[in-house]
Amino acid sequence: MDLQECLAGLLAYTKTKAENPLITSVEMDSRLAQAGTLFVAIRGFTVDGHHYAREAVEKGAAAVVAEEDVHVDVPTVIVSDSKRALAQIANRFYHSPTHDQNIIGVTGTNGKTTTTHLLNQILQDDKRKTGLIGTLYTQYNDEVFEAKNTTPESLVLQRTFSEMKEKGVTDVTMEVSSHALSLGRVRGTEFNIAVFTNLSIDHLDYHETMDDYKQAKGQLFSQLGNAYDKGLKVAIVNNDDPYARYMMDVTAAPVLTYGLQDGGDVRARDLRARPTGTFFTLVIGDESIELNLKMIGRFSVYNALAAAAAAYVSGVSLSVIKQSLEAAKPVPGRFEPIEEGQDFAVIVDYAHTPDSLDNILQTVRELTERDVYVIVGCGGDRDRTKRPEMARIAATYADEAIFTTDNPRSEDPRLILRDMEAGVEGKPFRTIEDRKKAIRYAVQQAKRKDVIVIAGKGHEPYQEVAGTFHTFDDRVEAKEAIRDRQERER
Ligand SMILES: CC(=O)N[C@H]1[C@@H](OP(=O)(O)OP(=O)(O)OC[C@H]2O[C@@H](n3ccc(=O)[nH]c3=O)[C@H](O)[C@@H]2O)O[C@H](CO)[C@@H](O)[C@@H]1O[C@H](C)C(=O)N[C@@H](C)C(=O)N[C@H](CCC(=O)O)C(=O)O
Ligand SMILES: Nc1ncnc2c1ncn2[C@@H]1O[C@H](COP(=O)(O)OP(=O)(O)OP(=O)(O)O)[C@@H](O)[C@H]1O
Ligand SMILES: N[C@H](CCC[C@H](N)C(=O)O)C(=O)O
Ligand SMILES: [Mg+2]
Repeated sequence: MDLQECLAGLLAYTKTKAENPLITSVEMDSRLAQAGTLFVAIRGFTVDGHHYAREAVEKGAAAVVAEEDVHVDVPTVIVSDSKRALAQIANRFYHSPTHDQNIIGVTGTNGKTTTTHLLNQILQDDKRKTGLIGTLYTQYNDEVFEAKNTTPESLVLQRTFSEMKEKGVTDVTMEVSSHALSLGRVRGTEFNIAVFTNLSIDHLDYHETMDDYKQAKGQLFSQLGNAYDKGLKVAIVNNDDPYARYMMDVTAAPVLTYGLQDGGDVRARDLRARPTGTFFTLVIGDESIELNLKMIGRFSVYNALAAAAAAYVSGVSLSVIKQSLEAAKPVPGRFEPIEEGQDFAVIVDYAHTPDSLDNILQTVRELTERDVYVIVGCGGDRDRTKRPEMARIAATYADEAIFTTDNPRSEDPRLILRDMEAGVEGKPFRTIEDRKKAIRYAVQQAKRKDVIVIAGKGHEPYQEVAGTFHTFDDRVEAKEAIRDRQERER
C-alpha cells in the first residue's frame, strides 16, 4: 500500500514532501522500524516519540506521521493528533479487519477477564473460530501470545485482528479497559456487542473522579453508535449496577439487560449457592434452562449471565450455553483453589479493588463458619484511595487480616502499608511486609477446614519492586509453604 492510501481516512494534514513511497509496515516504536516503515510519532507518558523519528528514518522508515515537522529526509505528514491518526492509519493499513468479524468488547471495573473467558469458551463450544484479547494473553488458533496491556494500542490491536482474520477467526472477545477507551486504543474497532459488567472505585489516580471514569467506560457504548451497516449491534448492561442507566443513555444501539433482580432481559431465577457450586434457572426472554455452575459466588453468576447474554445475541443456543458454562474451568488466578492434600482451603484471587475484595470475602464468609485468613496488599503507583478501603474490608471479613506487599513499583512498601492501616479502626490486623513470609505465616497457622484467601495478584508471576520484576507467584508460594508444613509434620 502506498503512503496516500494509508492516509485516505485522514481528513486534514500537511506533507513536507510530495513523494508517495510504498509502505510495507506501520510502527509507533522506532526500534521496530525497517525499510518501508511508516513511523508514527506519539507523545507518551514517559517519552516523546517525535524524538525518535530520526532513528526510525535511519533504520529505513519511508515516511513519518507527526504533530510537527521532525526535519527528516523522508515525507513527514503533519497532523493535529498523531494518536488518533495512528488508529485510522492502522485500520486502513490492515484493511478494516473488524468490519466482518463478530467483535465483542467487555468493559467494567471487575469481571472482564472472567466474562471474556466464559464467552470465548461458549463460542468455541459452538464450533466457532474464536479470538481472545485481555489481561492474561491474546489467544487464537491454539496459540497464546503474551499481553503487555489488557487492551493493546490501536496499532497492535488492528494487526492482531488482521492476523486473526487471516487464520479464519470469526468471533473475537476482548477486554476493553478504561485506559484504552480514554487513550483511544479502540478507535477504528467496529464492535458488534458491548458488555458492561460493573463500575466501582479503581484507577482514580488516572481518571481522578468517578465521573471521568464512568465517561471513559461509556465510550464503548457511545462508540456502538446507531449505524446498522455492520448488522447487529447490541449493548448488554448489568441492570443491577448503579451506572447501568448511564451506559444505556449514551448508546443508540438496542439494549439487553441482565441481572439478579426481576425485570432484566437475562436473569438468574431461584438462585441456590452451595460450597460446591451455584444453581439457578437461566432466563432469557421467554426461554429458560436449569444451570449448575461449578463457580461459586454471586459475582460469578453475574459473569455467567453477561457471557450467556452475549453468546445468545451472537446466535448460540441455550443448550450450548448451558453445557459450556457447566463445564467451565476456573480462570487462572480467579478464585483458584490450591490443592496440595492439605486439610484447609487456600484460594488465590485477583481481587485488587474494594468491590472485588468485598465480593469474594462475602462469598467465603457465606460458605464457612471456620476461621478465614486474608492476605492482601495494594499496588504502588496506583489509586491510593483503594488502600484504606481494601484494608477495612479485609479486616471486617477476616478472623485474621494480614497486610503485605503487592507490587510496590516505585513506592516505598512501608508507606503503602501505612495507607492501608489507616483504614482499619478497632479491628485487629497483622502486617507482614514480605509476601512470602505472610503466606507462610497463614499456612502455618491454619487449622482443619480454615480458609486462607491470598488476594490481589492472582495469575501474576512476578512482584514489581522499584523497576525490577522478581519471580513471584502466589500459587507457587502457597504450594511450597503447604509442602514445607506437611514435611515438618511428618
Ligand atoms: C500509562 C499508559 O497507559 N502507558 C502506555 C503507553 O506508554 P507510554 O505513554 O509511557 O509510552 P512511552 O514510553 O512514553 O513512549 C511514547 C512513544 O515513543 C515510542 N518510543 C519509545 C522509545 C524508543 O526508543 N522509541 C520510540 O519510538 C514508543 O513506542 C511510543 O510510541 O503506551 C504503551 C504502548 O501502547 C503502553 O504499553 C503503556 O502501558 C503501560 C505499560 C501501562 O502500565 N498501562 C496501564 C496503566 C494500562 O493501560 N492498563 C490498562 C488496564 C487497567 C485495568 O483495567 O486494570 C490496560 O489496558 O493495560
Ligand atoms: N462480576 C464481578 N463483580 C465483582 N467482582 C468480581 C466480578 N468478577 C470477578 N470479580 C473479582 O474481581 C477479580 C478480578 O476479576 P477479573 O480478572 O475477571 O476482572 P477484570 O475486570 O478483568 O480485572 P482487570 O481490570 O484487573 O483486568 C476476581 O479475582 C474477583 O475477585
Ligand atoms: N490492571 C491493574 C492490575 C493491578 C494488579 C495489582 N496486583 C497491582 O499491582 O496493583 C493495574 O494495573 O492497576
Ligand atoms: Mg482483566
